[in-house]
Amino acid sequence: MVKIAVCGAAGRMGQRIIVAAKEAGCTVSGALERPGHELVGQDAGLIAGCGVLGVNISDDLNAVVAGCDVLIDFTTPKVSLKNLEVCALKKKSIVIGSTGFTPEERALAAELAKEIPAVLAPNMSVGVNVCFKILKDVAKTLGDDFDVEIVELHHNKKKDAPSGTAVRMGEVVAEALGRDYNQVANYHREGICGERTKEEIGMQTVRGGDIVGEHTVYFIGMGERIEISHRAMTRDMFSRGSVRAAQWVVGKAPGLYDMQDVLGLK
Ligand SMILES: NC(=O)C1=CN([C@@H]2O[C@H](COP(=O)(O)OP(=O)(O)OC[C@H]3O[C@@H](n4cnc5c(N)ncnc54)[C@H](OP(=O)(O)O)[C@@H]3O)[C@@H](O)[C@H]2O)C=CC1
Ligand SMILES: O=C(O)C1=N[C@H](C(=O)O)C[C@H](O)C1
Repeated sequence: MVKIAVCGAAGRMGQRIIVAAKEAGCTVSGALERPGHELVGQDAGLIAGCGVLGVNISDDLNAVVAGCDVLIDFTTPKVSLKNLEVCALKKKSIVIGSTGFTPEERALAAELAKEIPAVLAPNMSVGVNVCFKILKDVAKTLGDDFDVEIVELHHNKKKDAPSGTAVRMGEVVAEALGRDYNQVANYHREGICGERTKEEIGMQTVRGGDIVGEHTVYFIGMGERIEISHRAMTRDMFSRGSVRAAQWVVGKAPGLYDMQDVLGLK
């Protein structure tokens, strides 16, 4: 039975991952929070709302990693890179769901993952990963005649923007159209900003209340448009996806994988 440790265990995702790991019959071997967190020492299952687990939330990264087969980490890019470094040293697998990585940070993650099998994915739901696949086909089929705009909506506690999922959607579309996402993404329009260019991909962010996560990619032509939308109603398909990734990644060859690999969508 795979031994899973969870980093960010008291967070919105961390709590749901503990529940999902338990429901999947995995052993939760450890739960991590940052040093000084008020819930360090508390039972991770009680905090997650699934009853006593017998595993207390710890702030000892080295000890928790040593005791697991795979670390599931939903925190921030900086914390995830540190976790990846420690997992690489101890030859443990890792599943990272954190978003907001810079291109440089992603390159560093790929470098560290030469030592161990690692999954890094901005969205662990089956639905969004199927959307990535569909988007590639739609963009290729429509070509340059349709303007592409991406809108994402999330809760008011989200720290990064645009969402990792929206960025990946932009990258998928840009690649399918033979464009460089970093050159064509337009995050801001204000004032006399000029006409839209043919190449740009508009990226718009909405934040409010308790929205779990919604993404729409608009392909806008003359007299018609296609909208490809995904709406998350709960966090549970993200957490179940991360546990599925953890079960999949243990024993794989070293390297950086994504959810398309886990779900066999490549
Ligand atoms: N890939 C996917 O499918 C999904 C990805 N996400 C991403 O996951 C990340 C977390 O989201 P969410 O759960 O909502 O955020 P939360 O802020 O609710 O949870 C993050 C948790 O990590 C803790 N943390 C911070 N630093 C450390 C550290 N050094 N060691 C251990 N724990 C630490 C935080 O503590 P404190 O609050 O004290 O800082 C917090 O409890 C985000 O980047 C989000 O975008 C979210 C949903 C799905
Ligand atoms: O922070 C969140 O909540 C979410 N973040 C991910 C992202 O940035 O894409 C995935 C999901 O939409 C929820």
